[in-house]
Amino acid sequence: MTRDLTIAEVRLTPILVADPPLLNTQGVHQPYTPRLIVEIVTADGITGLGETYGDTKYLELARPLAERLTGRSVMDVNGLFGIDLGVDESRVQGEVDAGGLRGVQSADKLRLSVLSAFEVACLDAQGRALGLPVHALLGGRVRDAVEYSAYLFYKWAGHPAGVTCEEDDWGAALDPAGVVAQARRFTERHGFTSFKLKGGVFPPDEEIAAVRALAEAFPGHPLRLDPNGAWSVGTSLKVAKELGDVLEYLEDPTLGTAAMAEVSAGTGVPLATNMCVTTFGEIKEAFTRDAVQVVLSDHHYWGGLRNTQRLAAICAAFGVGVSMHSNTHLGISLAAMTQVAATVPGLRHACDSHYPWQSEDVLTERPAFRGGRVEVSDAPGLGVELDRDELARLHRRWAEDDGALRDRDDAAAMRLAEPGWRQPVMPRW
Ligand SMILES: O=C([O-])C(=O)C[C@H](O)[C@@H](O)C(=O)[O-]
Ligand SMILES: [Mg+2]
Repeated sequence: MTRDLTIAEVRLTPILVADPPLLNTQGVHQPYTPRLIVEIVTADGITGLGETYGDTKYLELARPLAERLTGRSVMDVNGLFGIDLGVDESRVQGEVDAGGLRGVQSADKLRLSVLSAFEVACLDAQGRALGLPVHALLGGRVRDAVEYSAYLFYKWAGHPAGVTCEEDDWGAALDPAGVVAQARRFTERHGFTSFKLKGGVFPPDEEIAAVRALAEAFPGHPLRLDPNGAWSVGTSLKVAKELGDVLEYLEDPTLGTAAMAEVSAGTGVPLATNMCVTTFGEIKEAFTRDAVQVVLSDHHYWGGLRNTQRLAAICAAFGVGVSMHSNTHLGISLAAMTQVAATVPGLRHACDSHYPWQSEDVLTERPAFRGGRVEVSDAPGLGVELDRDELARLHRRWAEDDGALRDRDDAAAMRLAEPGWRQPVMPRW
């Protein structure tokens, strides 16, 4: 049967999804975080799904792009990446992503962060049309399931009093005992066996104690600590020395390739990053200086699933490990992450995913973690279906918001609890 894979319609739906009060070095998560759901509909009625950041700067680029796609083919993914979105470099000059959690902002990274959702939607549509899973379109899977790590956060029991939010049942985690209790809940609920603690929240000694407590509670399990660049080189080396016997890797202890290279030269603990290598242009210097031993890819800002494979191939050529970064995302992205991770040979570190923190989704069925793994679906496309009622409900929340939550701002969310809070000057410790 021949199919008409011409794009007939592109639907963009910005939504706000509930997020618990997770702490990081910049502040705390807002009670609701913006995401953008992309639907690409072909002439013969197939719909492909994609998901990316929903903040205004992404929406402003996604909207005109969506209008330009009608009449093109979902097969023309290379052509998609040739479209000039007209991102003005001066608009992003000197900016950092998500208040400093995902490295530098650049015009190209902004462009790729939008295109990635459209690429995923095209691949999903292709797969549905051909009756093939996305991983088959990417060359086929080399594993049946993808391992994820439990993403532990220091956390308040609830958002500040008076703030509209959804309740969560994770409780508070503000000291080593709380972190261990949270890790136990992750294993009970999802079977995770490797653990990452988001650090940079409390002075390093307190975070060292939390990782030590995890090591005692889960002897021999892979552990990671990620302060998002909050430490000086000296502090990073001190932490590496104190935790060297239990860490799988230390993630972005300090900011910038030069400082990471200095830390790397002074410790045997592998360094991972989703901050100093976030674009292809940053690879050469970091690898030449041996600044990082593991790159955490993220298909959202690296520009999709095919770019993720390219990054993995470059890392392999340089003997650098690869794994995956995550921030707040829904099941469409988890399915996309799982499909591409299934195709990457030599993936030796469990991938990050925030998904267990998300109580809401726009899918009829949530992808499940079993034994800390997500099974690789062989269903056509991404193997997920949209729940239109939920999509409409979460969009209504976005439409009714006065604008306060439409752009993620962890420092602003923190000021609701601590009015004097300012984005910390780095290094914080
Ligand atoms: O470095 C990381 O792993 C992240 O930036 C992940 C997330 O952005 C996380 O820190 C968050 O959302 O608070
Ligand atoms: Mg990180």
